[in-house]
Amino acid sequence: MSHGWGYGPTNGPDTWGADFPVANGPRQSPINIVPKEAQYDSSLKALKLRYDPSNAKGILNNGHSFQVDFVDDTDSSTLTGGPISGTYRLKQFHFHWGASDDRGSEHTVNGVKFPCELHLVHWNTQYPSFGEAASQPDGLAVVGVFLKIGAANPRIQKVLDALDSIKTKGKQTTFTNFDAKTLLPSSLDYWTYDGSLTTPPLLESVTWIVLKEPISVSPAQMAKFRSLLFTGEGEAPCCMVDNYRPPQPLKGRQLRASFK
Ligand SMILES: O=C(O)Cc1ccc(OCc2ccccc2)cc1
Ligand SMILES: [Zn+2]
Repeated sequence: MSHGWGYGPTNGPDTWGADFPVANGPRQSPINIVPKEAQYDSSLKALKLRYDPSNAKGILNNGHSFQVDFVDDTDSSTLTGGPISGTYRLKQFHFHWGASDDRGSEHTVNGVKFPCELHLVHWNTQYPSFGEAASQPDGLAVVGVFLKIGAANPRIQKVLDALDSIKTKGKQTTFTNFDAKTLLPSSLDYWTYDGSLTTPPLLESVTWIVLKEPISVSPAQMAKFRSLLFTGEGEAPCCMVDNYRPPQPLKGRQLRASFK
């Protein structure tokens, strides 16, 4: 029986290319961001994020991370502006984190890893659904936000308080009335480049928008992330930590900055 992909020694990122050859493609994510090599582009627009809290639907442990899912059958929670054209709908957000505070983010800055990284996943309404969009070169736009150790962040606490109900793979519970905009830092300055999903199927369909300013998270809050399990109920427990893909080759891609 072929084991599914994961982040362990036998099914981690270095093994994904066997089942997903695009893992070695020309526009893989994440990348190491070198600010000095980013090209400031004055034509880049400001990000416009309009999220309706009533679109929040549920929270799920998917065995790789946990995600908060949104109702996406109307244009009530959207991303517009920034490097994209048209309207992209918020589908879900999720995180990647480490076993300790010295690692966990997927993107790095000058080789520096953050303890955690938030991804807000949006799909291009030019296509009929998320699944369709995910296979198109301009199908998805993911806003990445770094979390750095500091004061406890009250804005992520509601999410963390729900984790006790989804400790094991496959567990989900309702999660309503949540404004994802409260997760964003005060500055929406960003870097942007063409990339991919950072988990299988690693589709090269993502316009990445990585915010320069991190948000804070406390050590106690990081411990909550680490209380989740990769494994299902009744299986030998394996802590959900180090669920990040390391940076991938830039392969000549341009990194642009919305700020000087
Ligand atoms: O990690 C990221 O942010 C990239 C990413 C974004 C969305 C995502 O959705 C899962 C998925 C997407 C397409 C097909 C099947 C599954 C999977 C990864
Ligand atoms: Zn992600």
